[in-house]
Amino acid sequence: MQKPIIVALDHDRLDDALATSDLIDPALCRVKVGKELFTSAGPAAVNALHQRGFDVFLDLKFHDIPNTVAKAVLAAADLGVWMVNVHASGGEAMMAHAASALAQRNLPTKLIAVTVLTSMSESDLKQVGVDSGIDAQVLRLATLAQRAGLDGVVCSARESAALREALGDEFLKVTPGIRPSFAAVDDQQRITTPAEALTNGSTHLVIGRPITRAKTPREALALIQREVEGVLSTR
Ligand SMILES: O=c1ccn([C@@H]2O[C@H](COP(=O)(O)O)[C@@H](O)[C@H]2O)c(=O)[nH]1
Repeated sequence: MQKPIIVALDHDRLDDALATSDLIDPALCRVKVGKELFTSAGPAAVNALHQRGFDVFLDLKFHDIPNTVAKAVLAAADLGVWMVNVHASGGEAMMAHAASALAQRNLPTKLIAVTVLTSMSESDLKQVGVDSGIDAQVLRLATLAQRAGLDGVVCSARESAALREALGDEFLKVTPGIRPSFAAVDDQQRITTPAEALTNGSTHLVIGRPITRAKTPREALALIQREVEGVLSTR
């Protein structure tokens, strides 16, 4: 597996995002542009990161009717992004429509679906009417996403082993909620360390504040890379 680390460039100014990106080697890591940066800087953020040689995960978590989501996914793919996502709770028809829109135009952009946000606990999920528990809900939504023809899901690394068992190694498990031992938990609920995530079968680790809010982001990234390489070298 190559380049499992995706650095979340969660900044509201393009200058700050590019300053963080200057600490990252595009040969070793990918980057994520989310709602904060895309709302403030738009496609210019994606273009600037492409010019610097990065694969970009555009994390806008589309959730709407099938036609609207498919068109938004196509617009993202036309920006040349490596990966884009939707919310699996939008349903199988919505996900399948988006996947087939990409396939019809032979676009290489990977399409994945968010299962249950890593900031949610069992009781948060109950509050929104899901009583089956996180593990069952993640598996249910990931199974739907695979049936709809998506490349993988966003889940917490606590669920990666069960998804690997049920849906295979090739189905992507893109996992935020990664907290190295030196980092604060913040608003995340279902966390693991980078090493635990890889051991559980995560294919990609999304990491933001442990790097962007670190006193020395370069050192934080280097520590994470060392931890990741420690696991990968045993494979
Ligand atoms: O379930 C999800 C889906 C997306 N995210 C995004 O990942 C990063 C995590 O950032 P940290 O600073 O490392 O917590 C952030 O951009 C979220 O929007 C997620 O955390 N959980």
